[in-house]
Amino acid sequence: MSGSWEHVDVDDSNDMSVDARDEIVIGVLAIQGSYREHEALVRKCHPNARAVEVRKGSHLKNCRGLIIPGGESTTMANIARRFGLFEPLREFQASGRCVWGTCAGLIFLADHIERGSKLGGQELLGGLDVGVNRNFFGSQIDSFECQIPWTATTGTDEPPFRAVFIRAPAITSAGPNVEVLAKYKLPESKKAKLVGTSDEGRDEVIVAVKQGKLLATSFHPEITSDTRWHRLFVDMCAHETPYELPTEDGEELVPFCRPLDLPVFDDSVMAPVEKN
Ligand SMILES: NC(=O)CC[C@H](N)C(=O)O
Repeated sequence: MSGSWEHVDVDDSNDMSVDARDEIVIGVLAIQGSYREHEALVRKCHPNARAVEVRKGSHLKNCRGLIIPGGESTTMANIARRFGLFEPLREFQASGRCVWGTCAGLIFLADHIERGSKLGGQELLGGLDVGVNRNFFGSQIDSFECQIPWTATTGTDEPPFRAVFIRAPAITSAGPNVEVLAKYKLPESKKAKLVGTSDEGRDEVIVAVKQGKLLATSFHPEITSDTRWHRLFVDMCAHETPYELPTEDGEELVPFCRPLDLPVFDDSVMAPVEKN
């Protein structure tokens, strides 16, 4: 491992200064995976943004948007089923709130898995008109990072962003209403591995998309110090009105979450591995 740490400093003195009406409450599905890192970045990316951890349907109550983190999509689906979360998550999505899936979260949001689905299938939230290849980039040891041009928003010359791929999926097909925000050009070594598969001949894959209120990325912006993806999502959510659960389940519960000020790498996460 190499790289330097950048500590995310949080100034507690103005914790109460944001009027509750101006708060942009972002739920982070907190049952598995890198949810704490997302919480820290939500807090860092926008002065009015606050993250709450979502483990029950009632925790969605005042959220304007929801982040589904990276982790392991079948595990996440199993826990979500046991916690009775699928129905409230579907209601949340159907209410027109914004949802962002990163990595396993992207798989969870996809309408179908084209390759790599768990034997017997795995439950998906769906909604995003894409097909994904679940472990397109290989296993854990094939994880890597690279620079990708920033095209998600237009404007002045934006620097590229650092994309960290950890046992990552790729989007291998996308419907007509899906806006492609980032693509990854495949190196020759990867193209060679695709020979004989249905992906043979591919030069690139899609790694970030937007479809209406849905955002999805194959990589992990939450472990970098670049807040642009979080800012993009919070800006999407800012225009939404707070969500109210359609039925009252007796709980007045929006958990206060004090996100850990996690250190994030500001440079290179992984040194190039010397292969013999
Ligand atoms: N970093 C990740 O979220 C990996 C996702 C993993 N490929 C899965 O199927 O769940």
